[in-house]
Amino acid sequence: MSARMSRPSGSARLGAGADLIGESLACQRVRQLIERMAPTDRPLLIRGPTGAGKEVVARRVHRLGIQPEAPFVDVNCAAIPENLVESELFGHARGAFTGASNYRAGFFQQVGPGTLFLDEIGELPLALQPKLLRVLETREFRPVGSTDALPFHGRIVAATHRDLAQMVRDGQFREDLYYRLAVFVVELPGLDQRKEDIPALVRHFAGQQSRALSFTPEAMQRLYRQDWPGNVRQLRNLIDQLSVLAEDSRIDLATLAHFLPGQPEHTDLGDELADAVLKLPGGDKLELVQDWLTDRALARCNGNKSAAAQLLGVSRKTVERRLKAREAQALELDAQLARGRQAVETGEFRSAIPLLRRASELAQDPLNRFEALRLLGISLRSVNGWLCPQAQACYQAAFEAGRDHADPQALSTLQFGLWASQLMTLSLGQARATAQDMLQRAQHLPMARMEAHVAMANTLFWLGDGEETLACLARGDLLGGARPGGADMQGFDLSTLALTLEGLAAFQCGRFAQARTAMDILHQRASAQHHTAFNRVMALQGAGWLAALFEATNQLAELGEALHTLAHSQELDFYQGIGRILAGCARAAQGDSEGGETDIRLGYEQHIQRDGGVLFHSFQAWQRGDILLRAGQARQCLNLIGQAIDLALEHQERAYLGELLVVRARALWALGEPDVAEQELRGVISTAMALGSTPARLAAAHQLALLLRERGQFTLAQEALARALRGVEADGGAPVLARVQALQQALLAEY
Ligand SMILES: Nc1ncnc2c1ncn2[C@@H]1O[C@H](COP(=O)(O)OP(=O)(O)OP(=O)(O)O)[C@@H](O)[C@H]1O
Repeated sequence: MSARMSRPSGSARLGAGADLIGESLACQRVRQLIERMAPTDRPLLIRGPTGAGKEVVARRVHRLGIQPEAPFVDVNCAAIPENLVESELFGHARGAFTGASNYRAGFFQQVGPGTLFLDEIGELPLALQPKLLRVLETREFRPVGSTDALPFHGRIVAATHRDLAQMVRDGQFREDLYYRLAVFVVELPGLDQRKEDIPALVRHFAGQQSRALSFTPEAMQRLYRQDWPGNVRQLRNLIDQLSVLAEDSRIDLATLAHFLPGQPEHTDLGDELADAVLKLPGGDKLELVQDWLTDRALARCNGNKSAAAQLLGVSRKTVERRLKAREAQALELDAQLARGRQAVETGEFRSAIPLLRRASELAQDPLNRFEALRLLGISLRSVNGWLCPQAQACYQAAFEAGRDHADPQALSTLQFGLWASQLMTLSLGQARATAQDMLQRAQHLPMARMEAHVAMANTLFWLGDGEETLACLARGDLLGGARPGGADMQGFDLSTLALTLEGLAAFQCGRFAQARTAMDILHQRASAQHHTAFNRVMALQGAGWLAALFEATNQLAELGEALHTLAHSQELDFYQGIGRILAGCARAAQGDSEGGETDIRLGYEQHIQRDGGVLFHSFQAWQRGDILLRAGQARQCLNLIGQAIDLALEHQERAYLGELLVVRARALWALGEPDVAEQELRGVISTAMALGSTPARLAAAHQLALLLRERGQFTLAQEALARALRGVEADGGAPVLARVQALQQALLAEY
């Protein structure tokens, strides 16, 4: 059998359940996403290596879903012969093909309102993929040989261990189906990336055995060090074996050694030592080990060189030579570091680089290494730009070196730099992990706390979680523009950035009045004379983004120009780009579509995209797509938006995903595909609801109502608008809301 069907047997099994064992950050995130997604009917894609627990996740989604009592049907797409897949999935009519003597219900029918788990979705034959896409779009399917379409009431959860995005690029998986499936993705890393889950998993599996097993601390540590290519399944199999075959129920190292693959434990010591040394930061590991051994031997012999030499098995002369060489190295390190530091202070970054590079090679102790690498990172960044990979590597290495030793505020500031570059490349998973780490470290440091909350709120905004963005700002006491000038470790007033995020997130959540207040305060800050140039830049960009969302064209034109000019005079390339993008939006709104579109494109391509930056790509694509569409260039618009959606999904960036999807649907309509556009818009409405994005929901409903009106379906159009307005603040002056309200009035008058 290629599919299994199961129903939960009783209410005790239906609750939140502790089935997804593990407290690693990765597991916590998965659980959070599941809790959010489960009560919707949106499809979900689970990615992870074999045995990592994809099915466990799917079952949990089902259990926390709308219909936990309904069947859970588990279909392994790789296990069904290609010629049977269609009839297995959709069923077949009597006489549909030779041997089909009776009607047979397929999995899509059997599942009813339950969950259809399509495991190994990457193996679904290409020819069948459009049919699955159709079910997702229309929620209907047709059994083989039948003319009647049947409704699909269930929810699809797909899983794969393959890189579907790459398969799309290789033409092995359909792009449109990928888009449909990849809006919500659960990433489940292999066990080697979350070894902290091992003790809990071991206890869980051990507790399920007929004979209770326990593990000595050494045995548990051994499991921790083991590689697990078969992931959780391999760990589970091991515990099953131990329960049946081990003589003693208390498992120690010796027992374990018989059951673990690889080398026996006693030869591991040398390897382990070597592995530990090789993992250490720093240049010359051989030197490092010699120093350690020499110091340790001297310490054990109270500084007696002859005795230490004996302990080391070398001559006294060798020990003396070693000590001398070290002294010389220490002197050279001091000199290089001092010269490097001076060069940085006087802005001679190019000449600082070779000095600091040498210093970082020489430095063995963590604090000197931290300092040398930090200064080297600053120099490289100053010469080559923020996203220069070498500068990033230096910051990362400096952070590793200083992790337990350096001044916590200096570390936090360094981490903020790392986080900023992760954000600019939309490496949102990494950015969130960095922000999380910053939050944990910053508990008792007011400035670092502020940095950490701003970093986390900013990351959450781009992940598309407006509510959480606001909650995070509230936890950091950062709402309403609080604490102006409170922290400027980054060279600017962080409260301005916090206020910008508040405005943008409030707008996404439909709290338009709150967003407008944020815009007004930012506007005041942008015109205040006492601010430094960089603080004014930050305030101008914040007010500008919000003016763009509120479509306040005159204000936007002024802010965009002012930002462009100021950033240019300060050589702040990135913000110069933002100024040009904002000014371009205003220019297009004032009637110059072509000039506006060009400004936005060049602002993004020439200033933001340098060194791989992609932040704001979705915003600029949304605006340009809209302009192209208005100018009658629907085909170009569709291409542009397609690429942007691709990039957004690849990065899990959802801040303006709903807006992009609406523009795509409009383009399809303009290209003479109203039916597809209608389906897309309905899909966008539920996606926007799941994302909590009010403007996208309103914009999609507005377009849908226009489309239905064109077909004379007035009642349906009115219903769509009424549904979209449910629970939305009535005022606040958002144009997207005003358009929906105006159309509602017009429909009332017409019908
Ligand atoms: N987090 C977890 N908590 C408890 N059990 C788990 C967890 N993850 C995996 N397991 C167990 O490990 C085994 C493998 O899990 P599962 O079948 O879900 O993996 P999978 O990723 O779907 O694998 P494959 O890709 O090979 O189908 C199962 O016995 C499952 O119960």
